[in-house]
Parts: sequence; C-alpha cells; structure tokens
Amino acid sequence: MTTDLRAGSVVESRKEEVIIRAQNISKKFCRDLKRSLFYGMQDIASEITGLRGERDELRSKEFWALKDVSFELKRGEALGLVGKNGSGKSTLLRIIAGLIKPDTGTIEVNGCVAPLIALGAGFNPILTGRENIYANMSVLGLSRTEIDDRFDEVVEFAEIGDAIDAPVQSYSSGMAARLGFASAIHTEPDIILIDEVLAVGDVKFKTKCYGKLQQLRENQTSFIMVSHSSHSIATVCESALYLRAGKKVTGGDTLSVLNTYEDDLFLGKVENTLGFMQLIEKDAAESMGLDITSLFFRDQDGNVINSPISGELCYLAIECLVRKPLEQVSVNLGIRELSGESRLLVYINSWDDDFYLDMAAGKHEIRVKIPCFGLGLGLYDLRIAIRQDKLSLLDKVESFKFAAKKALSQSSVSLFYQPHSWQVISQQSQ
Ligand SMILES: Nc1ncnc2c1ncn2[C@@H]1O[C@H](COP(=O)(O)OP(=O)(O)OP(=O)(O)O)[C@@H](O)[C@H]1O
Repeated sequence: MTTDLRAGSVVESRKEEVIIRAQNISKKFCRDLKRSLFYGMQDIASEITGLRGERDELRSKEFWALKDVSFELKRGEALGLVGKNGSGKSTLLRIIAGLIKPDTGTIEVNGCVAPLIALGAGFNPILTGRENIYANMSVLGLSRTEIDDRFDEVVEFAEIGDAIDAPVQSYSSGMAARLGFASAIHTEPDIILIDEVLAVGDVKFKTKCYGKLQQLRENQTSFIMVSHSSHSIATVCESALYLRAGKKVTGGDTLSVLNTYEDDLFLGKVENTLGFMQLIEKDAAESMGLDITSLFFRDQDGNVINSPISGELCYLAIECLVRKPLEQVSVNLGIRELSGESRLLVYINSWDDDFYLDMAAGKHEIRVKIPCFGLGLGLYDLRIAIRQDKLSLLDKVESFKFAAKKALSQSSVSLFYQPHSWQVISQQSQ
C-alpha cells in the first residue's frame, strides 16, 4: 500500500515537472546576407572579448523573428504552435533544439530533445537509410548496442523496405519523413519537436504516427508540434501558443487559442471585402439573355449578411437581370475550400432536384435556401452557372469568395457542422 502511494506521488510530481521554461526569448535576423555575415562576426568578436553589446536593439536591416516569448511545458504535455507563415514558429523550435541561440531571454530545457524539424530530420543525403539511422540515433544519445536492438523496429515502423540500403537522397520526402519520425521516436526522448513533418506522410502512416504519439504521451514524453492544420493540433495538444510576427498573441487551452487564431486568419481584415459580389453590367450584345448582377447571403430574417453561420439557416441570393422570358432555367453551384487542397466540398444542381425556373423579363432574385449551413469556419470560393435546357450557358461566376463564421458555442476545429439532437432512452429493468 505504502509503496503504491509513493509510486503514485513520484508519477504525479514528475507530471508537474517543468521540462521547458522559456522566458522572454527574442531572436533577430537580418535580411541582407552581407550585413548578416558582418553582424555574425561582430557578435562572435564581442562574445570572445566579453564586450557583448546591446543585443536587444536592432541594427540596420534587422528584424525580430521572435520577441519576448515566454511559456512553460510540463512533462508529458503537448503544446501546439500556431501562426501564419513567417510568424516565428520554426525559429522557436530551433532555439529549443539548441540549433540557434536567442539574442535575449533564457531557455531551460531539462531533458533529451529529438528535433523533427526539417524533412529527414538532419539526415545526410549521401548516406544510406541504415547509416543514417545509426548516425541519427547516436546523436540522440543511444549506444551502438541500443541502436542494434531497435534497428528492426525502426525500419518496420518506417515501412521503407529495401530502400533502407539506398542513399537518402533517392528517397521521396514522405519516405525521409517516415524514417526521421521512426528513428526519433525509437530513441525515447523526453521532448519531441515536430515541425510539419507529419504533413507529408500518407493517411495510413499519419494515423500510425498519431497512435504512436499517444502511446509516448502515456509514457510522459512531451511534444511541441507546429502545424498549419488546426485539426492535428487539436487532436494531439492540450495547450497551444499563437504567434503573430514573432510575438505571442495568446497561449493556453488549445481550443480557445485555435479560436483566436482562426478568427484572425479567416475573418481578419478581409471580412468586409468578402461575401458580397456586385458584377459589372453587361452590354446587351454580350448577354445570353440572363445576367447575374450580384451574389450575397441572407440570414433567416432576410437580412443581407457577409458570412453565413455554420449550422444556421441562410439563403444564397443570386440577383439577375432577365432580358427576355426564359423557360427551363437551371442553376448549379459548387463550393471549394480556399485554403488547403481546394477540394470541392459542396455541389448543388437544381436539375438534380428536378427544379427548373420559368422567368419573365426583369430583375429577379433567385434564392437557394440552405436550412443548415454545413461548412465550418473558413474561407470558401463559390462557382455558379445558370443554364437553359441543361446545356446552353446563360451566365456564370467563376469565383465568389466568402467566409463562413461559426456560432459562439461551436468548436473551432471541425470542417463541417453536423446537425444533431440528443436523447436519452431509458431501459426498463426486467
Ligand atoms: N536564418 C535566417 N535569416 C534571416 N531570416 C530568417 C532566418 N530564419 C528565419 N528567418 C525569418 O524569420 C521569420 C520567422 O521565420 P520562421 O521560419 O520561424 O517562421 P514560421 O512561423 O516557422 O513560418 P512557416 O509557417 O512558413 O514555416 C521569417 O520572416 C523568416 O523569413
């Protein structure tokens, strides 16, 4: 009994152990290569002579890639780093990995770090996969016998088969990432730094990696993970840090950090320029008989809105000018995601619904009623075409960009809103 309690308290106290403590870290870079080399020499000289100059001031052409960033990571915790391109995420990881030094501030790392920072995680391209495993794992602190013992497991996890004896330069980026990931996790480090390396693997391998990460977490390994996929961050990390232009915007609970980040990303300054499209009036000679004049959304009360809200009723309004009476008019529209792979997410075709419009000459608003807008928070691109008799094109709009918002109560991480309701069915005891 006593022993159990002690073991429990040791685990508890290890959980509370701060494994990384970063205090007011700043790092500056210079965009001009010549100047950058000169500053580098200057810094080395002042370090050697002990006359270290003011490092918290910018010299000509320098900028802060990171400025006054502080955070703590406890043993067994996973922290997600989010921010737009160039916001300083990789710079922070490189500082934690000890690859570069901060200009100001302090960083304390209490454990062995496995950095999966670049694709191939520091592999030498002319060495084979086998040679690289030995080189890589010994840099991460394993003896030759320990590597011998784990070698087969690494190769099996990486699933690269015979390619293990081919030079790494002949590997695809996915293969290099697999081998990097496999060798890093088999060193059983205290902290793993993951910089988008999982983005290149295929779905099956990714799933396997997430499973392995979960297992390592149960064994108290800590992670810092950079990803542009909110979904990956939300799956792996319980806390997150949002960087903007090198500064910490917010940190803490993953979902609330992702909320702030995604609101900035998708609905920031562009909000008012999206969601309403007015088209230039056509000459009668160019017209095929129907001209789309504007596109926008309405809420359930008919008010014009810039952004449909995920999970709520809205109407897509298509204003058009009909120049002559038309029969058998059909509308089709597709919505693609603007970020990522630009996949077609929604396709609606009025003739699939067996719905055709007969329209008199004049101005009209065609409304597509969407009882529950299904797409999640994000930026989308809508393409629409109006035809007569299914075939002859009357008019089309190639790209109407809009942002979808989410209701306050919704989680930020889902791609779609699934309408649902809850029930409890009580079982009668026999
Ligand atoms: N060695 C360097 N010399 C000069 N500038 C650099 C250097 N390394 C990074 N930078 C700059 O510092 C800023 C932060 O870069 P960093 O790679 O940390 O951003 P990031 O958030 O990881 O971006 P991404 O999401 O695109 O990977 C960028 O403006 C980048 O151009």
